[in-house]
Amino acid sequence: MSGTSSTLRPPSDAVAPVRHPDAPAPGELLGAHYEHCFGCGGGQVHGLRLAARAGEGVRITAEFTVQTAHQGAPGLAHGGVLASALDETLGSLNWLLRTIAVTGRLETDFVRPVPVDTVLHLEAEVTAVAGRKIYSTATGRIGGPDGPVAVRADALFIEVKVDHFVDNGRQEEIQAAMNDPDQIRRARAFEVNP
Ligand SMILES: CCCCCCCCCCCCCCCC(=O)SCCNC(=O)CCNC(=O)[C@H](O)C(C)(C)COP(=O)(O)OP(=O)(O)OC[C@H]1O[C@@H](n2cnc3c(N)ncnc32)[C@H](O)[C@@H]1OP(=O)(O)O
Repeated sequence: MSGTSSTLRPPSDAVAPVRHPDAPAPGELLGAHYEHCFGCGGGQVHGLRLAARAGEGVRITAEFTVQTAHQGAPGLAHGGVLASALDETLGSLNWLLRTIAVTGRLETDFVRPVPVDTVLHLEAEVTAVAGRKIYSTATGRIGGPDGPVAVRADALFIEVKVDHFVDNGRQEEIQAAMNDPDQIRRARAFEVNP
């Protein structure tokens, strides 16, 4: 059984998403948005190290290889880890809109078990935007980019300002991020460039 709750259905005044003119070109790897991000950063030993690539329009593809540290049942990926991979892929879409946004709601269907060492082939797209609300959907396939669907998700991301992180994050990490000129320049550029 699967389905999407009414809160993830775009309202009648929603519009089609518009790829930002400065979005990375189709085929370009996005790189990590934060070195210590569990989803995409290289600084987390047991992180997902998910690699996302810009697609056409407001679409993204990504790959994540399930490691031993990601098990729930013996030899199988933990569902929460798979949800994280979907969340990270969906979050990467906001790069194409040049919008800073956080997950408000994530609804996940687990369709097939995903063994350790499996490469999960993810694809995601933004389906609609309504004010600060960004609606998106993702699938994860196994056995190849055209293989059977193992997981899928629908999500609602909410646009935020950089202050969301500054005001709420632990001071130690916020200070380190603020001291990284690249990090802060990139984040602020998203705010001033419509
Ligand atoms: C120096 C630092 C550099 C930083 C560099 C940045 C790096 C860029 C990092 C990105 C990182 C991504 C990583 C992967 C994605 C994550 O995992 S993000 C982490 C997980 N998510 C969170 O922690 C978010 C926690 N939640 C919140 O902070 C707040 O609830 C939110 C989401 C900001 C919304 O609060 P708010 O701004 O007060 O907005 P609010 O008025 O409540 O809601 C706005 C609208 O959204 C709707 N809405 C809000 N929540 C929901 C919900 N759960 N369900 C349905 N509708 C909702 C409301 O109904 C409202 O709708 P309208 O009335 O406008 O129609």
